[in-house]
Amino acid sequence: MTIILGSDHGGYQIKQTIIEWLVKEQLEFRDLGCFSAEATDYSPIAQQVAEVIQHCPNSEDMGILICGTGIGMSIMANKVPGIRASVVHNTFTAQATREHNNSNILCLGARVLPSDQAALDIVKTWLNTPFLGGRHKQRIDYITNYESFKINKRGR
Ligand SMILES: O=C(CO)[C@H](O)[C@H](O)[C@H](O)COP(=O)(O)O
Repeated sequence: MTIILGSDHGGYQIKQTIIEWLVKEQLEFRDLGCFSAEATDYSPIAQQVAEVIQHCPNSEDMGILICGTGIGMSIMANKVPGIRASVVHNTFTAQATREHNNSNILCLGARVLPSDQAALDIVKTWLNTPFLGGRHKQRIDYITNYESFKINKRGR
């Protein structure tokens, strides 16, 4: 598994903290920017990270996107078919979105989280929680079928 990272200026500092932790843990990652705290748009960065996750072999890579709220990043990333990007503010929702939604991109809000440590706790929980499958799979399959036009707008 490779962790694909992206942020805008609002999330730059937390991205650097996450990178320091990934290096310490010897986890494989790619940083797609931004590369300074200078103002930059979140949308192309979210698109690039989401497209890498979309095309990764065996769907095994995971993305982490950080902006001021996590919301802009998630809106863009979720436009890319196959992406289930989740804005997460605590470890409970980090665990739930892996177990229930098989989330493949974690979106964090640097202006929402109380500390860098809170962000790290969320990242660790999210990376270490497996998808439960079962009843949750049929719900995700519905979304995947919608994306690929296998069902119409009324879900038939
Ligand atoms: O997209 C966002 C909100 O949904 C992010 O929080 C951005 O980081 C934010 O909009 C950037 O705002 P700024 O005033 O340009 O720093």
